[in-house]
Amino acid sequence: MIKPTLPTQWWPSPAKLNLFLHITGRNPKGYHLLQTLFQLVDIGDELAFEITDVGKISLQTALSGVEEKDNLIFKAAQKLQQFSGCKLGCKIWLKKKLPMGGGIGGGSSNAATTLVALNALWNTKLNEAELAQIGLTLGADVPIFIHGKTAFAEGVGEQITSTTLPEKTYLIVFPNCHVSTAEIFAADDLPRNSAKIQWQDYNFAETRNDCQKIVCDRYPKVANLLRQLLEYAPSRMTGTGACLFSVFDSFDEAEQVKRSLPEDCQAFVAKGINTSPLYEYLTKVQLTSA
Ligand SMILES: C[C@](O)(CO)[C@H](O)COP(=O)(O)OP(=O)(O)OC[C@H]1O[C@@H](n2ccc(N)nc2=O)[C@H](O)[C@@H]1O
Ligand SMILES: Nc1ncnc2c1ncn2[C@@H]1O[C@H](COP(=O)(O)OP(=O)(O)OP(=O)(O)O)[C@@H](O)[C@H]1O
Repeated sequence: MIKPTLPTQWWPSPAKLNLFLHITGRNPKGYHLLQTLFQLVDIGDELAFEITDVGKISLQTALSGVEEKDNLIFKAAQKLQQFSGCKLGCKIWLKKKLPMGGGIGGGSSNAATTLVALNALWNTKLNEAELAQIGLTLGADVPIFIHGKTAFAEGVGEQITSTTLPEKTYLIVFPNCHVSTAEIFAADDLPRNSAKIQWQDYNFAETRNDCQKIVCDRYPKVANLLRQLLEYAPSRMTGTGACLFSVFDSFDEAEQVKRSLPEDCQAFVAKGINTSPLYEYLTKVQLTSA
C-alpha cells in the first residue's frame, strides 16, 4: 500500500490573547466597539498548501463539526481567489492544536495564515491593507493576525496600533467548555460603556475584560478555574472565553501551576511574542524561491 505523503512546509498560525477587553459602545450595525490589547503567543496551529493549476480549493484535513464550506480556511482561500481573479487552486492541510471557540483566535489566525500564504504562493501581490480588508469580512480578529504584531486595537478590532511588550510567560487554560461569542455579545447585562483609555496609560492591573463577569456567572467551570488561577498569579479571561490566562515571569513557575490544574482542562505554557512567526516563515519562503 502506498502511504499518502504529508507536506513538509508548514506555515505557522499563532494564537492571541486579549490582555484586556473594554467595550466602549456599539456601531450602527450593532457590533460592539472595543478597546483591546492583542498579545501574540508562540503556540498555534500549522497549515500546509499545495498549489494546483485547476481552480479548485480543497481541504485535506477535516475539522470536527465544521463543514468545508464554513471552514474559515476554505472561505479565506475562496475570497482571495475571487478578489484577485487568480485561476490557480490549492490543497490545504491543517495541524490543529488550539482549542476551538476558546477566545484565542484559532479560526481567525487560520484565515489570516491562509491569506498571507496563498498571496505569496499564488503570487497575487495584494498588500497588507487589502488582505486585512478581505480578512475583516471573515472575522474581527483576522486583521490583527495579518498585521502580525502585538498591538492595541479599536473599532471592532481593525484600527490597529502596534506596540512592544515584555515577552512574559503565559499559562493558557481551556476549561473544556465552549462559550459562544454571539451569546455573550447578545447578553442584556453586558457592560457596554467603558470609558476610552489612552494607549500610553495602559496598565494590566487597571484594565479588565468586560465579558468576564457574564461568562463566569453563566459558566461555573470558568469561574472556578479563574478563582484557582488568581491564587497564583494575575489572571484573566481572553476574548469572550472560555480560555483564561495567567501571567508569569518564568516558564518554570507557569509549568508548576499547570501541573496543579484539574485533569479535564487543556493547558499550554506559551511565551508572549511581539512579531508573528508567520512573517519570519514568509521571509524564509521568499528567500528560498528568489
Ligand atoms: C471577542 C473577540 O475575539 C475579541 O478579539 C472578537 O471581538 C470576536 O470577533 P469575531 O471573531 O468577529 O466574532 P464572531 O464569533 O464572528 O461574532 C459572533 C457574533 O458576535 C457579535 N459581535 C462580534 C464582534 C463584535 N465586535 N461585536 C459583536 O457584536 C456579532 O453578533 C457576531 O455575529
Ligand atoms: N479553521 C477553523 N478553526 C477553528 N474554528 C473554525 C475554523 N473554521 C471555522 N471555525 C468555526 O469558528 C468557531 C470559532 O473558532 P475560533 O477557534 O476562532 O474561536 P475563538 O478562539 O473563540 O475566536 P475569537 O477569539 O476570534 O472569538 C469554531 O467554533 C468553529 O465553528
